[in-house]
Amino acid sequence: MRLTVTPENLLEWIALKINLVPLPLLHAQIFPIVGKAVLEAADKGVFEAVQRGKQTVDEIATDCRLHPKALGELLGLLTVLGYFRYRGGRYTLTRLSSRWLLKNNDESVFGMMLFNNRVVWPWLDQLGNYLQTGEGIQYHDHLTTQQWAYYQQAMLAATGTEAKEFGRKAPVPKTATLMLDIGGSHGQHAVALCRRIPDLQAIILDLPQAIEQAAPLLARAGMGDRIRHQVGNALTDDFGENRYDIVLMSSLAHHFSDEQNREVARKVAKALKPGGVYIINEFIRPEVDGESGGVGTSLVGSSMDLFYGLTSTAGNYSVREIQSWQTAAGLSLSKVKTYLSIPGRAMVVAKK
Ligand SMILES: C[S@@+](CC[C@H](N)C(=O)[O-])C[C@H]1O[C@@H](n2cnc3c(N)ncnc32)[C@H](O)[C@@H]1O
Repeated sequence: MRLTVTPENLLEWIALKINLVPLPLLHAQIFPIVGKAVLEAADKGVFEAVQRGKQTVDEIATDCRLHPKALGELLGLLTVLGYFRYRGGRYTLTRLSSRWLLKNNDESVFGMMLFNNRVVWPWLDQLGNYLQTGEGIQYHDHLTTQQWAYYQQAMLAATGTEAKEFGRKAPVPKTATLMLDIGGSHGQHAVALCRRIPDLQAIILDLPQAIEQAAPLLARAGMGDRIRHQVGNALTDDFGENRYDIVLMSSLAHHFSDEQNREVARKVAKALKPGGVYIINEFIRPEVDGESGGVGTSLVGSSMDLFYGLTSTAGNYSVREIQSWQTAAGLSLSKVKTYLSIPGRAMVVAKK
């Protein structure tokens, strides 16, 4: 998937075609304000206010305690972006905003908006330093308790759509009884599989600060003791021997170096039962030669690569790199399953 510039008339089409439009201004001047506008609108409760029936600029401004002129500018931009419909001085939500940005919708990414606005945005200032030093932020070492809460809520929000597709598509043994989810946080991938496989139970391994915040999020799924958290560290813990039918590591490989991922794969191979599967669920970095293992040379994969580099020093990996950890651990390669709802992301599966 790519972001493209769509001309609105023939003259604009020609101007774009002959490279008359300074596109870098679009990327560097327009995109940042677009991103920040969406984040602030969610954070300031603008979408919720409109849903509660506040529809004029003045009503919304009073409800959200914002300046009417500034809010008018924000609403103007968000209307162009398709988040609001404007008619007769009144704003209403569109399908886009009501599905994805209201706090209490199943699939809402609202939690991600708060984390990105309150925690991640200031990190972007450090990109220049990262480019010079190659040293990422390593945020897991520095988050405050409040930031851990935003982080875990964001991970839950980011998984709303993915977990459903994961639950349907993950190629796992039908008779599986025990799953380990490494860095599993809110546990929604395990919840989806447990709903599909009646005898499956799951252990969600994560850092203590994460579990403190994620435990109430998992509890909401009502899975009782079929899914339980276990405090641990994937880099230092042993996962045992011949225990699990399924081991999942979702969105954690990008925080680890190649060497660390090899070591995790080795421990996972030991911990799997024969016939068990190891699923590495990740944004995929397209290879420089364009080879992407069928996942597509996505804007998402390459921008997340830079983002994870900045935030964790490591970054995304290609399908080929991920599979090399699995084969080096003695596992045999199985499927690469992509997502319809999340471009640039895949489950890279290997079997014992
Ligand atoms: C980006 S989140 C992904 C959460 C979830 N697996 C998902 O796909 O939505 C990474 C998770 O890994 C956890 N984590 C980071 N380092 C870890 C480590 N060394 N051992 C275990 N968990 C770790 C974090 O606390 C966080 O919950």
